Amino acid sequence: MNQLFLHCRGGFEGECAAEITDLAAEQGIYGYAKAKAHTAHVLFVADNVEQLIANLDFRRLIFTRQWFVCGDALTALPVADRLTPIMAEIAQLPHTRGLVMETVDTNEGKELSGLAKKFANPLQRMLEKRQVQRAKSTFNLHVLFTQTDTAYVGISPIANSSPWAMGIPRLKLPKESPSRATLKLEEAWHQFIPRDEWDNQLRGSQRAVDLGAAPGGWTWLLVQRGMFVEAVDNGPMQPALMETGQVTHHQADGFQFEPRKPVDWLVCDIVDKPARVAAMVARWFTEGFCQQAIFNLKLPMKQRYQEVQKLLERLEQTCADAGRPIRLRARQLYHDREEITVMATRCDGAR
Ligand SMILES: C[S@@+](CC[C@H](N)C(=O)[O-])C[C@H]1O[C@@H](n2cnc3c(N)ncnc32)[C@H](O)[C@@H]1O
Repeated sequence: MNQLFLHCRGGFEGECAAEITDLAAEQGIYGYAKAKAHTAHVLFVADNVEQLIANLDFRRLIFTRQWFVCGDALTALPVADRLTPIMAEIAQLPHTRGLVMETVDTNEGKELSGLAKKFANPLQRMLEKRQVQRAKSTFNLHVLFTQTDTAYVGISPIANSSPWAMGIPRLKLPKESPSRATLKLEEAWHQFIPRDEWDNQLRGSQRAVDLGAAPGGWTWLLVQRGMFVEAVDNGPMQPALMETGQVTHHQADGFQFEPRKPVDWLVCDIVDKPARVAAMVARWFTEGFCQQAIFNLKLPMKQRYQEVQKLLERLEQTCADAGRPIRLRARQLYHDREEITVMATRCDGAR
């Protein structure tokens, strides 16, 4: 296997390619990326991609949603029997645990998802028959169709990849939620906070400030966790949400707002210049206003990858220089369009 298959948002193949090329070089792995615009994936070709996927922490990738190592695509698969050549390829791979059926996140990919679903059952039965799966294996098997007769077959380390096919968590919008934006914060939690830490990190009795809160999708989710929220926005909040008694609405400018007492969480969904949002978040940490934050950074039109790097480095440095170091995680979520979502956590643990 000599290539890494990386899923990304369509239109962000350049960023995904630049990022993996940089991070691989950091590990002393020099390869090249094959990226075609609006294909929602990138192939990174290098001799030692297996070493790369084992050693590069998946959580460091911002523009990659999911990855696996593979060989060249299997092409001209016979429509009447795709299984035989795919099983021949699988026979060359180490034993795996789960089967992940994928397509790419494009309109063409959506059309292929029916085929991928239909193919999953016979493939699973054949995997069982050939006894190539092991409950203790640390790898998942990926089979990804890019066309009806073309597929990539590969593996990902379970502990160092996304737990979701194509890196997309399947979330359902609760009907009580005031806005679809709820899904974005929920996805951020899934991406950044291990599920078994939710009860500790997202617990009732915590206090949060939500900047740019209206109509209240994010505030609603925080309230669902039992938190008390100060919602800052000149726009109106959903009345039912206000009736919970857990929300205080401040009609004020989010960039000027300061909490009276430090809070556990700052969340911010204001669409503004990314440098302005990052500077505001830096102030919240250097002033000790919050323990953790989740916020969006709108991506500029050009040099998106470089700009993101610069902003995140500056934010980290500003906090470190002030003696209030933070740890950052950033990702372009499935629910993000021209933006990324960032989680910042104080490292000193002090209040
Ligand atoms: C994308 S919407 C937020 C949606 C919200 N997170 C939700 O879940 O329903 C952005 C919001 O930011 C607000 N906004 C824009 N600039 C702001 C500012 N300077 N201070 C406070 N709110 C601001 C807008 O009024 C708008 O309601």
